[in-house]
Amino acid sequence: VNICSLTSTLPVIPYRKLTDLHYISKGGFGTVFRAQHSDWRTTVAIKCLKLDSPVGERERNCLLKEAEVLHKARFNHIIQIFGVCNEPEFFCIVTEYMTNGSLDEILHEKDMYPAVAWPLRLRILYEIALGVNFLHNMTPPLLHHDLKTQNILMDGEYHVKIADFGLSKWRQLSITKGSSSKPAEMGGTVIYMPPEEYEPSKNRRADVKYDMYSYAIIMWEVLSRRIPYEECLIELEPMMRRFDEIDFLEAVLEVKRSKYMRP
Ligand SMILES: CNC(=O)c1cc(Oc2ccc(NC(=O)Nc3ccc(SCC(=O)O)c(F)c3)c(F)c2)ccn1
Repeated sequence: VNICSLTSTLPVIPYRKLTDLHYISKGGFGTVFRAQHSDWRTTVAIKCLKLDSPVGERERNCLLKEAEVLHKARFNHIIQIFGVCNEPEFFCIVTEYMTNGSLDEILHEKDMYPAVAWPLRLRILYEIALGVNFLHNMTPPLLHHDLKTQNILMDGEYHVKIADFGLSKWRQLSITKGSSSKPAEMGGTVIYMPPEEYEPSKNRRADVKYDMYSYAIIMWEVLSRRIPYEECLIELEPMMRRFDEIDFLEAVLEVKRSKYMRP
C-alpha cells in the first residue's frame, strides 16, 4: 500500500494527540483501545499493532490495507475511519468510538437490556443489510466474510455500523479462483460460517453468498435473542439419546419399505 497516496486524503494523527488509552480487546496480532483525541475533543477507538512485538512490514501493510479499505468504504452503516497514526514505534488506525458496543451485548445481556422492542430489532436488521449491500455494491465488490453480532457495533442512538475486529488479509470478489475465506480463528465461531466453508476446497471462488448465510444466522439471533444452535443442541441431544440405534434402523427400514411398496 502506498502510504503517501493514502495519507494524502486521510488525516495523519500524531501519537501525542491520543490520550487516556483504555484497553478494549486483542485481535490476531492487533489490540484495540479507547482513547481521547486531545485536539478534536472526542472519544476515538484505535486499532494498533501489538506494542511489544516489533511492528513487522507485513503487519504494518495489513493495517494500512485496512485503513485504505475503510477509507474507500465510507457509508452510513460502515464504521467511520478518522485517520491513521503512522510513527516508527506506534502504528494504528483511528475510528469513531461506538458508545453502545456490539449487537452481541444488546441481544444477550438480558439484565442490561430486559427488552429490545420489535421496531428497533427490525431497524437493526435493515441497517445491517444496508451496510452489507453497500460493500457488495463496491467495485470490485467487498466481501466481509466475518459477519457476526460481535462485529455489528451500535452508536449513541443504537444505529448500526458494521465493523471487523479481525485482523487478517482482505478478501475482495476475486476474479481468479482461490480460497477466499478467513480461517475460523482460534476460538473463532463457526455458527455464522456456511457449512461448505468448514473445509474450504481450494478451488472456490469468493462470493457474496457467504455474507448472505451469516446475515440469515444474525437475523435468527436478533429475532430470537438466543445463541444459534446452542439451545436447539441442548434440546435435541437428550431427544437423540432417548432413541437407541435399533429405533433408527427400524425407521429407515419402514421408509424404504413404504417407498418401494408403492402401488
Ligand atoms: C464500545 N465500543 C467499542 O469497543 C469500539 C471498538 C472499536 O474498535 C474497532 C473495531 C473495528 C475496527 N476496524 C474495522 O472495523 N475494520 C473494518 C475493515 C473492513 C471492513 S469491510 C470489509 C472486510 O470486513 O474485510 C469493515 F467493515 C471494518 C477498528 F479499527 C476499531 C471501534 C468502535 N467502538
